[in-house]
Amino acid sequence: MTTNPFPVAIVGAGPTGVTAATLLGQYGIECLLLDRWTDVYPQPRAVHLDDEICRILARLGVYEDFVAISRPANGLRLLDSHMRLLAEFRRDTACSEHGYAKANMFDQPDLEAVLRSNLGRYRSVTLRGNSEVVGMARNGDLTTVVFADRATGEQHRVTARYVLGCDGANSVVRAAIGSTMRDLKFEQRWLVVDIATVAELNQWEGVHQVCDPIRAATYMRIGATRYRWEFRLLPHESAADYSDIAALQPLIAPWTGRVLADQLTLIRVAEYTFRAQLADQWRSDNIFLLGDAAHLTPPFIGQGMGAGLRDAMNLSWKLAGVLAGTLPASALDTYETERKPHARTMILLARTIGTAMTAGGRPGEVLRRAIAPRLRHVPGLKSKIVDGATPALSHTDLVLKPYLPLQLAGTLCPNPELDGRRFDAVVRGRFAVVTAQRPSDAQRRDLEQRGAVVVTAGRGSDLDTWLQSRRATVAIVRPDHTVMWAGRDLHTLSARLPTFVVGDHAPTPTNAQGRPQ
Ligand SMILES: O=C(O)CCc1cccc(O)c1
Repeated sequence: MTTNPFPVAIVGAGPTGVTAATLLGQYGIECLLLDRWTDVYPQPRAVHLDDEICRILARLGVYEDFVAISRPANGLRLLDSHMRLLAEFRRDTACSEHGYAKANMFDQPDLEAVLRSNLGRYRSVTLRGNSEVVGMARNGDLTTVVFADRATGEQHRVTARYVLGCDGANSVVRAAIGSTMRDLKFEQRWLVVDIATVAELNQWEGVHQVCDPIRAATYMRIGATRYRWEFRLLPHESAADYSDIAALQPLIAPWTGRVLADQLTLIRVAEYTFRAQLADQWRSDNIFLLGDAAHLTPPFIGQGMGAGLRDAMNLSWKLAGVLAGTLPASALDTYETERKPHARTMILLARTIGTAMTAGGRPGEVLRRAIAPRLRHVPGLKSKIVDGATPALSHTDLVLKPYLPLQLAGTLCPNPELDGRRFDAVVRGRFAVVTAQRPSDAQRRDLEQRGAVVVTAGRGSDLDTWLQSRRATVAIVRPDHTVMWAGRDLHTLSARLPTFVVGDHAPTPTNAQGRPQ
């Protein structure tokens, strides 16, 4: 290791840490990524990412690889204990306003392998496996990170200006900054089962949630020959009771039907305690928490891994801008203010679905039958469950919301095709000025000198329709695709646009799909 101090040290090379490292690498920021294992963690875990997260994968340059290992899904069905349909929430499997299928199923180790292999393209990122962080100390503006080489036992020290704790639910970084997890009051023991088979199960191709106060269950196809089930465990049960296909047969039979047991291969069976938790503090000085270190969600809406990638996307451009001296240090204050309420909303939504699936005993069944078909009219559930969209970010210095209802600031800009390339591939990690007004040459020059890409929203185009939907004609879109401000004139826009020029290190050019060329 030659660089000391590193601008950024990242603890944990799971999906969140690798995403942060890749995004920083695209801006040419040097970072050290430490992980306690040498390879990707082989156990299957997350299985779902939405279309908003596909935009992040495209930005990383791995979307085509993701397509090869994933499978679009039709959405979410709620079933009763007799497998009768209570409610169905369909997802667009072709192309949403973000440019991708709305629900995508996959096996986490496959995705992590893709992310790791892509990371090798960024020379400013050093990945050091077998390195377990054992301590951290503040040292003026720097942080000293102490880690042990797990092969030799030898201890090493590195210093870094910023440290990102992406080290999961049992985060050492979280403990080091004195942050604690706040319980959002959901805890259930579930059995998680992964099975491979070449036999066709002929089920609806989406997520099946069985609402049953005794034996709630989830089923989904996650690959050509891979299936995931989750079953709530009874108080006296453990994973040891379900260690082979024969023992699992009574649970999986509603989906496997006539498929013979010897056609099913058990990949793993494990017990998980599903929890809802949020760290009380996501930052201390120049140390930040991301991913499961900052939040834990029950999996009922498939938003666990995506939350970590959203954290990485939110923080990395701000960090790159501050390190390059083009953004004020206060930009970093917006990370927790923006991400924490968003993460909380998604966790509470997952908790609501989990509770709806399991609560109320047998009388609850009657209630569910009455309520489920009307769920789409419950305001809190509408966005993610019905429309498949996530909430707007809160007001900060980088999300400027006037006191008006229905506004674009804080929401994601759509990602339409512009002359054969997607919006994100044109903008490539910079600020965008989306305008239905024609800027003068001098205005355009000024905006571009400040690092922005000017995108014209031609009359009747997707971007024009989007602006008009909130009575706007111009918008500032941040490098993480979030609208910073939207309004009606370019002069006001210009006064609000931050200068964002990160060295010569603009993200790698990408093709139409957002893949680096
Ligand atoms: O909202 C959707 O379309 C899928 C939600 C989902 C994904 C993965 C697991 C799960 O329990 C729900």
